[in-house]
Amino acid sequence: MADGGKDIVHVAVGVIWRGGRLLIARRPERSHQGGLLEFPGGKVEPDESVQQALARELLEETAVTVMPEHLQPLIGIRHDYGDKEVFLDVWQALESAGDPHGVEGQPVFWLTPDELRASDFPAANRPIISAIRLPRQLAITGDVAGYGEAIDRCVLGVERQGPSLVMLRLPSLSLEAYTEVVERCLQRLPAVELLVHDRPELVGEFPVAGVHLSWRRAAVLSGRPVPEGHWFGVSCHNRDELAHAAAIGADYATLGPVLPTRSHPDAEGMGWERFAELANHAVLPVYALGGTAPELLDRAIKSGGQGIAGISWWWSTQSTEAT
Ligand SMILES: Nc1nc2c([nH]c(=O)n2[C@@H]2O[C@H](COP(=O)(O)OP(=O)(O)OP(=O)(O)O)[C@@H](O)[C@H]2O)c(=O)[nH]1
Repeated sequence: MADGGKDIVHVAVGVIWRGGRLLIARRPERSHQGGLLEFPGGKVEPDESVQQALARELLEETAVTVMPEHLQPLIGIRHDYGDKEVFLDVWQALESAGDPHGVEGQPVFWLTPDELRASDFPAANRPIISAIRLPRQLAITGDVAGYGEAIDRCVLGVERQGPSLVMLRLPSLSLEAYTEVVERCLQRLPAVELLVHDRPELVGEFPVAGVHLSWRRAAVLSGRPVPEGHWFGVSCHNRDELAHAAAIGADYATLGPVLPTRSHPDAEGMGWERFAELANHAVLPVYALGGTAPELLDRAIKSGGQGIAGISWWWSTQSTEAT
């Protein structure tokens, strides 16, 4: 995730978890973006890795100790403030030690992900907050013969694989059948965040978590189709599409195909190297799509992705009663 651009300040940023809360500090009034909240961190010195820099900054600023080898990449964000261009290299720690306090006198406290408000942080932090709240796996529904099968398979897939975010992508269903699936899945899967696909108007009608748009639908937009507080995702395939998705306020994108898929075994994927290049330049969380599976989650994360999106690993092919 490191960046070598000569005018860009490389900043190591830490998302430190304890008991479902995150360590937050308030930036000193007279510093850059002063008075706003931040995830603790600071500049990477020329002779250190980003993990070493983060461990050093956390100790210097908050008296918290993290082991560099326990850090996991979360997201990398380039942002131009006009007076300063930064590359925020964000890593998370599930384990840390020490009793945090503001060594430099700054207030330090813990907040849950739901308590983070983008407007309290510098502008570059918005996608970091999305990356914190979004899960590592985005489950997408596969082909179905009817709405009954869609409901059964969703319930079964959630029971077996436990995804917490599910995209109801069912282009073969009529609007009536589709809304039946939405209603029934909301009832039967209360702990799952559901995304409707290509039907943003349903977000106002049902308590779903948000909408995911195909590239075709997103391409013609100039802003978000749903209010903040609902997820808005876009299917992307290249750098320009990722840039457009970010520009219209998307919270995340899928990017693919990374590898050949079951449905298109002959179509070549872009491969992990290209995925990493594009994901690391994007300014929003990016899921790897196409040929992915839970065994590849680590690979996706190490490549700068939010995680994996896909069908085959959760969409069960067994024991469903099609209607
Ligand atoms: N640590 C931290 N910096 C952030 C965040 N978001 C964000 O835009 N930044 C920006 O990244 C840069 C980090 O610089 P810093 O001032 O914390 O680093 P440092 O401790 O090495 O700075 P100094 O040597 O200027 O005192 C600042 O321009 C700051 O505005 C964030 O969440 N955490």
